Amino acid sequence: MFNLKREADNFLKRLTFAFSGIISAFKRERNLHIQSIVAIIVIVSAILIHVTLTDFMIILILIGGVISLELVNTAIERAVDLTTQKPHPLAKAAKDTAAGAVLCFSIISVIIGFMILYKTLL
Ligand SMILES: Nc1ncnc2c1ncn2[C@@H]1O[C@H](COP(=O)(O)OP(=O)(O)OP(=O)(O)O)[C@@H](O)[C@H]1O
Repeated sequence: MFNLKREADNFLKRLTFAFSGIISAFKRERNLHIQSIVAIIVIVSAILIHVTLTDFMIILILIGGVISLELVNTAIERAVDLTTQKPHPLAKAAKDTAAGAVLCFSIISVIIGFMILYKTLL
């Protein structure tokens, strides 16, 4: 039977697990530090040059996308390391493909960022 209190407790528990995953990744991953600093610089710059609300939302989506993908990349790296510490072509392929996903989204984000900058300052 549906129990609202139990569901709310479970939801809060899952939220705590998710936050602890984010904190643990931030403690370990230097890339996440760099991406967060870049994100703060981009957000402050976007406010200073008065981008439109729509452009600001696009910037937030792109920042969220890069950081989320980096978290997934970290999860894959850890899962691979848990499976094997020995060199294996599949371990390398899994890690490099996950890193490639972050790179792919980051390149697209930089291109869109420059398009927004160009459009705003023109
Ligand atoms: N078990 C493995 N077998 C083969 N290649 C691996 C293995 N583990 C890592 N590599 C490769 O070595 C390189 C560095 O891997 P590493 O796990 O140190 O990743 P990283 O991107 O430096 O991440 P981090 O420093 O956050 O752990 C990558 O190209 C990766 O694919």
